[in-house]
Amino acid sequence: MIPSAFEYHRPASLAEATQLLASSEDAKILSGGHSLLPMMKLRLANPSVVIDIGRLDELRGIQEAGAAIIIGANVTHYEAETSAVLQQQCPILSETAAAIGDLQVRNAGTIGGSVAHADPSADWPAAMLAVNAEITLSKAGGTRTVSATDFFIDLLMTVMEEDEILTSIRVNANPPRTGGTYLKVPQPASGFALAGVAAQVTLGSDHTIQQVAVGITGVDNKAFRASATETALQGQAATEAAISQAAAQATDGADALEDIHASAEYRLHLARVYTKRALLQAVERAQNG
Ligand SMILES: Cc1cc2nc3c(=O)[nH]c(=O)nc-3n(C[C@H](O)[C@H](O)[C@H](O)COP(=O)(O)OP(=O)(O)OC[C@H]3O[C@@H](n4cnc5c(N)ncnc54)[C@H](O)[C@@H]3O)c2cc1C
Repeated sequence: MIPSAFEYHRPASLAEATQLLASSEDAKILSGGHSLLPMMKLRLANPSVVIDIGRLDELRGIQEAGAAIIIGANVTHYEAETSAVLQQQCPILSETAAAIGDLQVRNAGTIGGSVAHADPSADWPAAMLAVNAEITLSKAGGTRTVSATDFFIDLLMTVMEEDEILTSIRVNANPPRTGGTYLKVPQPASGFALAGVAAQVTLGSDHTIQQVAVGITGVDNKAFRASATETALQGQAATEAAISQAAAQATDGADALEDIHASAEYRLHLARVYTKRALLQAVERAQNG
């Protein structure tokens, strides 16, 4: 199908983009276009103004900043997958990027576009939760930072206001004895997650779990943290028995999606099984980290 008619703008700077967004009615930001354009073609989105930020260099690049890493919104999935900084300092993010769609999707789609879009089956939101990412939003005359835990609200809904642009994502470099992994069961045609689990663990020298975060996607209307699992493991010895028991609580409180690809019950089951597998793998990596 062909999208409805729209005005197309390609601003030369972030400042120009935020000004345009503030002064336009019913505008949409375009970055990689791999979610927005299909939605426009299906007439599920009908913006009258499209603001293309995809070529803004100021939103590109992955920079180290002390113990943190700043990832520009326009970083493609492929750039994140192959980034030496992420592979060395926060490898769960490269691993998540590698799990997205196919090479064509990874070459065009961006981390900022995926996080802003908040598809309930997208991979990045789970990883953002597992690494406690901080998301920077800019608008004409202001910038704010929101933690990933507060960012995702509901199906395709975030705390972003209509006049805000996601500009960067800040994560911490892994401290010593930290390991993480992202595991998913993909829907075979699209690659989107039927269930995807990102787990990040930091161990103490006595093999207890000092920090743990688990993000789950594909199951509920939005990616969520497996809070009961995290609480059960905090300060505990990282044994298979403890992990197995805690993973059984991974979907507590989840309101599971049901569609032609998977029943709610199957999604919940996958999430619990993959939480256990992801935590075991994260602990193994933390031991060697
Ligand atoms: C065939 C196919 C398979 C796919 N498989 C997967 C998969 O396995 N896993 C997965 O996670 N995803 C998958 N995707 C989605 C893909 O990762 C998209 O690229 C991504 O979700 C959106 O990123 P984008 O840069 O293309 O955003 P766009 O399509 O340009 O924008 C998406 C939405 O976010 C808004 N937006 C974009 N950038 C910003 C910004 N910086 N600030 C504010 N708002 C913004 C837009 O207005 C729009 O509403 C697939 C897509 C396709 C077409």
